Amino acid sequence: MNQPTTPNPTTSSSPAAVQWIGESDGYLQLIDQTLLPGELRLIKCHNVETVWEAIKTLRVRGAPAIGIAAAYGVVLSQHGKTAAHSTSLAEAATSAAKYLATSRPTAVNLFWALDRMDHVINASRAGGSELGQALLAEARAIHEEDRAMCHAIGRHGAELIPDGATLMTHCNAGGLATAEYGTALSVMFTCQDQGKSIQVYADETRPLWQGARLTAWELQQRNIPTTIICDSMSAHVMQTRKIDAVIVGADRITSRGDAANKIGTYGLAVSAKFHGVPFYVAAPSSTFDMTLSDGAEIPIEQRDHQEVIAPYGQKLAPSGIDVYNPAFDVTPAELITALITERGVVQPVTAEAIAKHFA
Ligand SMILES: CSC[C@H]1O[C@H](OP(=O)(O)O)[C@H](O)[C@@H]1O
Repeated sequence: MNQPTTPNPTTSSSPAAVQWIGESDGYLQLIDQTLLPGELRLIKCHNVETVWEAIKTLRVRGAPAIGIAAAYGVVLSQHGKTAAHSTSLAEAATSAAKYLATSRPTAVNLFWALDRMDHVINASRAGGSELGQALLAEARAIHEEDRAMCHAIGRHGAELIPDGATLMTHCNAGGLATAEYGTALSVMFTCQDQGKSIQVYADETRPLWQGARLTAWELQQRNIPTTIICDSMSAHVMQTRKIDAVIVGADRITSRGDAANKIGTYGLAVSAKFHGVPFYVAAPSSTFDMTLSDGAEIPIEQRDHQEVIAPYGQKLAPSGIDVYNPAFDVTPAELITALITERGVVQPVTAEAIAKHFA
């Protein structure tokens, strides 16, 4: 199933993190991000279970990319079934959507995408078009909409960044986390496209090192000067060096502007506030959960203890010790200078400003 390809990941042009191959009888191709940057391996998903496992283990990760992959996962539920049993086709698709919804709890994009697939399923029950083709069309629409939103976020965000800026970021909100270009990194790539020179401090982002492994890789591919720092160094860097802005992604943003993002983001926002550094959160509208106001209501994924005390099998701690491994934390709107979406910039970050932004 998996034919490893091992081009040098720092020189080859990276394929898309998520890509559908073929038509409704096709398959989902993913970059296995757990192997980057050392190996660029493509995995082929021919069933829903493989997609669920890829999301759970972060082979595919990043709020928008998770939603896109899950949408294609629902398409795979139709494989091997005939239209003769249309009820079972719809039931298979509904069951797949419910199963994929159990993969990870925090990124609202997953549930937003699956809700869109549910609407297609329900329309087919009312005698809509051939379900498999309709599901693939909706998944492709979700995919292409995200591509466009990422580029729009880049354009709006780049207006906030001066030529010669030094930026800091956390985790990976790049092309690997989205359809293309990313959210936080789209701002950086767009600055470069516009001829602005920037340099970036990238938090390594423990415990899974999305910053050191993925953000550094994406920025290096674009020849953007990048310095990896330990998460514990970010406050010191802001204290001793000129940081013009912090830009991060998000996994779920509430109606008042509280933002869930990779663990460590909240501390970065507190440091930025103390040091007077603008703190920007870049995210598409699919990352907003308008059903929630208080960020404390956002479900935070708790992950395996081994990720912290035995990364890649390297035992770092005594056996039997307690471990706490929340994958995300919540930054209150008061610490966010502005939100950057495909529609523009929200500043200040208030419930009223967000409501007006999306009206
Ligand atoms: C553009 S969304 C990226 C967002 O998702 C990451 O989480 P994970 O790597 O666990 O999927 C992280 O919170 C990024 O900011």
